[in-house]
Amino acid sequence: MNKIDSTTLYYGSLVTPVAGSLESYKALPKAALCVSNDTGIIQWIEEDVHASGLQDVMLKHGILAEDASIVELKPGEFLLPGFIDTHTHAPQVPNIGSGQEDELLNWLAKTTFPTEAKFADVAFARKAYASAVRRIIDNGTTTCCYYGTLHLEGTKVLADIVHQYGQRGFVGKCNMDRNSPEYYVEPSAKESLLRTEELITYIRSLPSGSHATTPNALVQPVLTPRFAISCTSDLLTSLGELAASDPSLTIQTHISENASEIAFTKSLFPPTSLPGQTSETTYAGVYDAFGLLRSNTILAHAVHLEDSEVELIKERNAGISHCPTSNFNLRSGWAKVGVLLDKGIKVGLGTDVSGGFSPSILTAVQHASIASKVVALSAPPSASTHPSSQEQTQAHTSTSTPPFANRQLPIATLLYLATLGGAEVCNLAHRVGSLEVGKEFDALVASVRDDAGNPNLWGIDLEDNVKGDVGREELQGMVERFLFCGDDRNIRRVYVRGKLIGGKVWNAGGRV
Ligand SMILES: Nc1nc2[nH]cnc2c(=O)[nH]1
Ligand SMILES: [Zn+2]
Repeated sequence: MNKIDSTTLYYGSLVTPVAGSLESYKALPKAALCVSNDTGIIQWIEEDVHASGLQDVMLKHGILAEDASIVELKPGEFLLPGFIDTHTHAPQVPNIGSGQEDELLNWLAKTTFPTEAKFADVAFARKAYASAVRRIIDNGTTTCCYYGTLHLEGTKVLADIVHQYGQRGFVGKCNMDRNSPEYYVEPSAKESLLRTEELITYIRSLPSGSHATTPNALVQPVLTPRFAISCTSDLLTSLGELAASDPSLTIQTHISENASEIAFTKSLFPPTSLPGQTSETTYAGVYDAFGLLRSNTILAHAVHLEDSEVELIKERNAGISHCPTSNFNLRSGWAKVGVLLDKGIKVGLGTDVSGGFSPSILTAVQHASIASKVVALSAPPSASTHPSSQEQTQAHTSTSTPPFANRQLPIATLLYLATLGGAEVCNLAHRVGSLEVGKEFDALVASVRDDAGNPNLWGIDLEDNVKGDVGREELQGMVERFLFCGDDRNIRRVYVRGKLIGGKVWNAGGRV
């Protein structure tokens, strides 16, 4: 009989956020984690396993050595959940690093729209998307929320590539029927809707892949009204009707990114123009009036939210994609992530390429830390005079957790935002976002060493602690250096649902 490995066993250091705990994460220097090759689901995890006891642990779980492949992590390597990018624009990858002097609306007109228009050419789209998605995967992103362009065929190609490469993701075609250049605008709300419906049908008919026992599709469609400015009321009305007819359909859009954008939005949608709206318009109120603000809506930016919008977003249980690289780069401002977390609003990270100049969630982590330090530095001397902070203090009196408003984000919170927080925003936290029994194995093997095994992170190269066995604190030290100084050179393996789909090892044909 042919030998069929039914499980893969990973043995080494493991770090993972834990649901409900933003202040600490699990760091296990000697863990064994078992994944079913059939389903890609984590079967069991054992802590404190010494190499000499590995066989016994396997036997305890009824696994014979000959039925399992064993991936033993090397010194300096550790497992962590895959990164979740809750907001990026695949057709803007060719623009990374250009148009860096403009604010949002000028940057869209001068830099973004001309490039996106090129995706009318399907051959160009195929080439650009193949390179973009490969790069995003190799940076450790296992789930990605993609904006395509307004083109149906080009966006189908994007979905094909994400599907073919085995990444988990949401793919949407931009809806934009006004306030866009004549060379890059949809002819009518009706056309925009028809193309959107066609894309949804197309993505839902992509084959579900080799995991017949885990049939939920890795690639899903997402409704993508670009932002309120680019959509007529007719278009938002029909998108809202489509969303109402399909509660499972995820929605993504931009909100409250830039001061001029907000003013323009309010001028386009006076209260009298909004169904059921009597009070003064807010940006979130516009989406809500059209039925586009709900528990599977992903709102990118949320830099300048009014208090009433924060309440509305919480009420609707929509999620926020925090995109700090883009927010600094386009001079938009900085989101008050701590206030959102204190409210219990779902928050993840987004690269927002090419408003953001990096496709790596690690860069977003670094800038999320800096954004929170800017918030802390600009907080009033007595944070308790800040109304939302006062509220938060009350909200937190029942636990020992201090409020996040006005304080810099801890390392554990940054790791959370990059992984489990993103999964919550995408409503995927029951499947991915942390390394837990019963979840699908979307994971990375990160390393503080290069291909030749030499330490390659600042500081680590001077230390002597990544030779072999590491303790919990050393592991946490490696994680912090990785989050702040790491990049794609430190991403060895990228797994989605148990399958190796990228990273240094994958690119070397599994040989390194
Ligand atoms: N950052 C960003 N904001 C937007 N608002 C509308 N379109 C865009 C875009 O492409 N990038
Ligand atoms: Zn964006």
